[in-house]
Amino acid sequence: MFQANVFDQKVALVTGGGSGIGYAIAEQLLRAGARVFIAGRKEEKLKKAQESLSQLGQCAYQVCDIRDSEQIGQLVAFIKETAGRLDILVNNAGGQFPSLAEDMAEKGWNAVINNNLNGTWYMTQAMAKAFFIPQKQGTILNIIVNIYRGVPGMAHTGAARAGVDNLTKTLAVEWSKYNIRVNAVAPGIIQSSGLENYPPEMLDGLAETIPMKRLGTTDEVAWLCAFLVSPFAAYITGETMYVDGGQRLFGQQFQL
Ligand SMILES: CCCCCCCCCCC/C=C/C(=O)SCCNC(=O)CCNC(=O)[C@H](O)C(C)(C)COP(=O)(O)OP(=O)(O)OC[C@H]1O[C@@H](n2cnc3c(N)ncnc32)[C@H](O)[C@@H]1OP(=O)(O)O
Ligand SMILES: NC(=O)C1=CN([C@@H]2O[C@H](COP(=O)(O)OP(=O)(O)OC[C@H]3O[C@@H](n4cnc5c(N)ncnc54)[C@H](OP(=O)(O)O)[C@@H]3O)[C@@H](O)[C@H]2O)C=CC1
Repeated sequence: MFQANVFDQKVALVTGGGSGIGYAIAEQLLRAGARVFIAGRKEEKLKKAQESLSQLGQCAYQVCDIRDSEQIGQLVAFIKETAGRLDILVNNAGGQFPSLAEDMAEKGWNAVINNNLNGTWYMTQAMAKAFFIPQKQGTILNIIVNIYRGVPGMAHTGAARAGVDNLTKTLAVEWSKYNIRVNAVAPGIIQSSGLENYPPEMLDGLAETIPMKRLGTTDEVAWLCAFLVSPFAAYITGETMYVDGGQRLFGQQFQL
């Protein structure tokens, strides 16, 4: 998408970069010259991704659960030792499970809030304090979901992602003095490994609820992400951009 050297000398971290959308984002950043770290919980997945991404440039992985401050500290140390700096953080790791609100157990609610809101915050604060604030430079991109009309069928993730959406605006203001930009991307329904977590019958007919009558691709999300963390978006901060084929504006995804 971009000229090959847009991210030359830039170091990026993509959480959840071992699969799906995160992998596609890592790929775009590498293609445009960045050095990329990927992180996730499952080593086997990360190792396989790193092996193929390394064909495009410098890529390393580290096992890190974004909910675990100690593991985040180890990730900070690893990036410091091997690259010495960080310029771009993409908070892509996340997920949830479908459930009607009345059926959600406390443990399940907390698991989703912890993964998507708390984990994103722990990672953001750690990377900002270790790198972006002292460097007086950095860009943060949060991947959320389409929360435009609420998220019926997944109230926990709607609440967590709305928290991240608002955090994006707050940090964009607070950290502008450090020359840190903070934005978010809200994907609609994207044909990715993530959808394997949903029963196929739940996905049946979803394309019809989207004006463009198809699901998005991981590349279509990654192109927007690469733009937002690039110098071409230098004056954009505190923004949430939807990449959803118009889904947020149209159609009935949830049967009452
Ligand atoms: C009803 C209509 C819905 C409409 C659906 C539209 C479908 C398309 C929309 C697509 C938009 C978004 C897509 C994506 O985001 S794709 C990415 C998806 N990827 C993932 O979700 C993977 C990551 N997910 C997880 O890691 C887990 O889901 C979780 C966030 C919960 C973290 O799990 P953790 O390891 O912390 O926790 P546990 O597995 O131990 O579970 C803790 C408790 O959570 C409850 N739980 C977990 N899974 C389920 C489930 N499938 N169903 C119900 N409850 C669940 C449960 O209380 C667990 O405790 P117990 O095991 O003790 O019972
Ligand atoms: N696909 C879709 O339709 C949509 C996806 N999204 C969001 O986009 C992001 C990427 O999803 P997608 O690529 O589709 O799905 P995937 O399930 O392939 O990606 C999720 C990634 O997050 C990582 N991850 C999850 N929890 C943690 C954790 N606690 N710590 C570290 N890593 C974690 C997983 O790695 P590991 O298993 O190794 O931990 C995995 O690589 C997610 O936040 C998802 O909710 C939003 C809207 C729509």
